[in-house]
Amino acid sequence: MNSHTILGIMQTDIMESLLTAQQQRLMDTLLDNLDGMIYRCLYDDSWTMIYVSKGCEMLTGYPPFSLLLNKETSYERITHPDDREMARGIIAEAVSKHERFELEYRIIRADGEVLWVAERGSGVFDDGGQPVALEGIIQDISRRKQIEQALFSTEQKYRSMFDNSTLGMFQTTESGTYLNANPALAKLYGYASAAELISDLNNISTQLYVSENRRSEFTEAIRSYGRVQNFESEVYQHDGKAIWISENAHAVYDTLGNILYYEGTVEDITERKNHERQIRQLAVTDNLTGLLNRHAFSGKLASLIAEADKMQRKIAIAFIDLDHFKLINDTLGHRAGDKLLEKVAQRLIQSTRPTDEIVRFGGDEFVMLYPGLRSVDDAEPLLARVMETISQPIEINDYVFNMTCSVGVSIYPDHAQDIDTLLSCADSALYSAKNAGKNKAQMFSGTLAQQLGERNEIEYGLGHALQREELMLYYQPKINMQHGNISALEALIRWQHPERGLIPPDQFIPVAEETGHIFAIGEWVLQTACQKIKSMQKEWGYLVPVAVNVSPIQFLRGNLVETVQRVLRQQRVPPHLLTLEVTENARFKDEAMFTRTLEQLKHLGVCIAIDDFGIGYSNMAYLKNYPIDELKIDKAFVQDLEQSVTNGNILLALVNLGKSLHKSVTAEGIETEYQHQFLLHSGCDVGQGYYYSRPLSEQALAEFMRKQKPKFDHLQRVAG
Ligand SMILES: Nc1nc2c(ncn2[C@@H]2O[C@H](COP(=O)(O)OP(=O)(O)OP(=O)(O)O)[C@@H](O)[C@H]2O)c(=O)[nH]1
Repeated sequence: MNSHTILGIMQTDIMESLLTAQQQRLMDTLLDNLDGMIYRCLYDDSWTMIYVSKGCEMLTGYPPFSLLLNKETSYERITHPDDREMARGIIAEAVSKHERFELEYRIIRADGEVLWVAERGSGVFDDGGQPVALEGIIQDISRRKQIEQALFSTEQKYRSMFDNSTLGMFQTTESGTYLNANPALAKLYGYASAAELISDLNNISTQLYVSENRRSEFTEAIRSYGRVQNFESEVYQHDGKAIWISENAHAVYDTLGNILYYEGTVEDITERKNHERQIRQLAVTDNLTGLLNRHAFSGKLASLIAEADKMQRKIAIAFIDLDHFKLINDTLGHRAGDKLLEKVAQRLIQSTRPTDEIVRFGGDEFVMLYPGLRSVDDAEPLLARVMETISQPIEINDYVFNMTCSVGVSIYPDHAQDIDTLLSCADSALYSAKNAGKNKAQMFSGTLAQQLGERNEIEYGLGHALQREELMLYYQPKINMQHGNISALEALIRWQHPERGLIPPDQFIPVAEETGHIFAIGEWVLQTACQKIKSMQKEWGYLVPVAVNVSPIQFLRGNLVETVQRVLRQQRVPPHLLTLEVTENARFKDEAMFTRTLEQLKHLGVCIAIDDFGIGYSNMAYLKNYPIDELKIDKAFVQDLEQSVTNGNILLALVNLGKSLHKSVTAEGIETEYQHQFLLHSGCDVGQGYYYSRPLSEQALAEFMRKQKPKFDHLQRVAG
């Protein structure tokens, strides 16, 4: 039985008289054990109590008797002064309508404590319908009030944070409408107020996100992981302008685990995104020319490939490298070089179709991407145009340059399907164009690939050749033509390749020169040749001079002088027993460096021979000035001697020239008795060729020594 029922009973006067003593006791027990105070009071100014339950004391601090008939105090006085009017007003209104009343107010307990109470009750009316009394129950609600107060202040606190936050905050339904938004979010999305945002933005998926699927990605992520973090999206503001935002959000669930709503924060990251875009842009732009740089290459080609696949078209990848560009830098300086590169870039832009892409790959290298080709032949006019464009005179600092370029071309999808291979095919073709004399465009081909494959194999093998002891020296005697003695040996390098067999130097030395392996190989040759001098001295009792070939690259870039000095010292070989054979071509370009190096070598005491004399440099004036000991006439003049009178004349002239300059003259490639006799009678000092001996391996040389017991010139030379 609840208190309402009890009140109902109380309101019925008749019932009172009908109550048996037993029922009365039961009633008292119930009333006295109820939380709060059951009362009946007169409807007067003091709320004069005519009945109060025992709960009176607990609630007010006054025992029931002190309140009954206002003996010590009245309920009007117990009611908090500030709430009296309000309480009386609510009760009066309900009573006037014969309705139940319910109200909350404060009382002042006997000990002075202020207590919140809730009162429910109704009026008691006389037969004329006039209110004579009130009946009801008053209960302590201070605990509930405290909780409410705490909740309220918490709510206030969070509401304040929500309203004043500079971060946008929201609650949205799963389906994409706003339940709540704070002013910062409204501002961020360009609305005058949160209310306007909530009413206007009712389909987040289509109205907010720029990308069609972004909202479903958002909801999917929350469903999978319970939250999204730093979820970056491009969104439309109210006026249609796009901005970038970052969202952190999670789902709020009910007790059954159903999603109630999403809530989260939004940050405007447009500035950061713009910044990032600028940085990205800078990262793919070449500073000097404003063209795309090599970092942009793969991305560009990838998107052109996707397009080409759709349209069933081909792409030409043209790798362009200016010819002799270094000369501009070296002669006019880097600034002028830069200007030239800028002009070339402008020319390239002018010469391309809007669909073409130009990338400055680095230095003086550019890559053109020509999409939309129907056949490989379509590339030809484009390449011709680009070469023509570059070859137009370029004026810089009052100088006019006639630049040329070499171009290597690969075609997608004919030569390769992937970006790296396409590029390396174009690069290989470029390499071949350069090697073939520059100023040409070379299309990649299978044959080219094979040649390059072989070259790469050589390059790869060269990396290990020294450690694996695959290099060896052969020795070819040089014969003193007057006495027939051996005057020296020329050391000739060979490579015993594990799969390809014996490889002659012309097949791998150019690769070694390009790759820089030449420096290690060159030093090894020097070391081995000097060891040979020592071992021949030990085994045969002779000091035999040995000549080694020195690459022009060693001459121009290496520390040749230091190396030679070190090797001679290490091997304890007298310098005059070592001859360095330098090809005539080694004199190219850096004349001053060449002269300096020759002089330093000469200063060490080694002999210098000019190899392949007669076929290289046309101005022979240098012979006068350089510290050269020996001229080696190229075998081209010796080989056809029997048939060619001209060759004979040239040979005589070359020998005479050498003799008149007091150089030792050696003729190479002597193969016949006739050639030997001719040169002997022309006054040539030394002969070399198959007529005397082929180049000999270590073993063959030992055998040669054992069987032929040749004589040596050395004693004269040493003594002399
Ligand atoms: N001025 C200038 N020079 C550069 C720049 N980047 C690289 N280089 C130089 O460009 C030259 C390019 O080298 P190469 O292509 O081997 O020189 P090259 O003389 O054109 O040689 P070939 O291509 O064989 O004809 C090097 O000397 C680099 O130092 C640049 O931004 N400005």
